Amino acid sequence: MREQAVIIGIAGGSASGKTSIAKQLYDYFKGHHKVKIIRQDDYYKDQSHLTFEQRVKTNYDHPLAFDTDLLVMHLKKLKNKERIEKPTYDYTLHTRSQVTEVIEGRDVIILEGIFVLAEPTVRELCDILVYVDTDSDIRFIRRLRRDIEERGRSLDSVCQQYLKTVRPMHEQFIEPSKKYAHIIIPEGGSNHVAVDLLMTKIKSIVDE
Ligand SMILES: Nc1ncnc2c1ncn2[C@@H]1O[C@H](COP(=O)(O)OP(=O)(O)O)[C@@H](O)[C@H]1O
Ligand SMILES: Nc1ccn([C@@H]2O[C@H](COP(=O)(O)O)[C@@H](O)[C@H]2O)c(=O)n1
Repeated sequence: MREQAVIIGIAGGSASGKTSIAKQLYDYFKGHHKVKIIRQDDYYKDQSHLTFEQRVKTNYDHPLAFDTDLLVMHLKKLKNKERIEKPTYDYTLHTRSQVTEVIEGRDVIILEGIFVLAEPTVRELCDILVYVDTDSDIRFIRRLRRDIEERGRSLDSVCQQYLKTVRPMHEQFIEPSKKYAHIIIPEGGSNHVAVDLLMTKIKSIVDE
């Protein structure tokens, strides 16, 4: 039995396909009960003390929007296979949900989020670093559809947010973090060869 968990960090721009890749890996291994996905987005700072109008104005693509201290504390525990009580996030309300999720120690933790490679304290805790590299026009189209269908947004709000914060922050923080990746996956979840390679690596860890 492994003493420490292996943490696989999956970064990349918004709507690049991080969640899709993480889910494919999780689905493949879910029978083992040894793998768990952690979303960095669940560690956005709690904003319940602000009004909805104030929350909308937050720059969600800046490192300061996240409670990275809490994420690092939880990752250290997960590394030692200790249980954590993870916050969960509500994109429609722009704040933490009331519910938390208890996560027991696992052999493999898949951590996905835009700042996983850009945040040094998070990056250093990951054993395998992956960057999902999808063109920005494709990411924008995917995000537009997803945010309207799943995150309660309007066409105008998605476009405004993209131009005001998502695109400039991507250029300032996310894209430059690609240099820290061990593996770069073009096009995300539809890159079956890359996903298969990651599965093989995880399988070798789970079967140890
Ligand atoms: N290869 C793909 N082709 C078409 N749509 C995709 C593809 N990969 C992801 N999507 C869709 O794009 C949106 C963003 O993908 P997701 O995996 O959640 O990205 P991320 O986690 O990087 O934000 C989702 O609605 C998802 O269903
Ligand atoms: N209240 C929020 C919180 C986050 N976002 C956006 O989510 C993006 C990160 O999630 P992905 O699944 O797309 O990687 C990030 O770009 C934030 O702009 C938001 O819109 N509202």
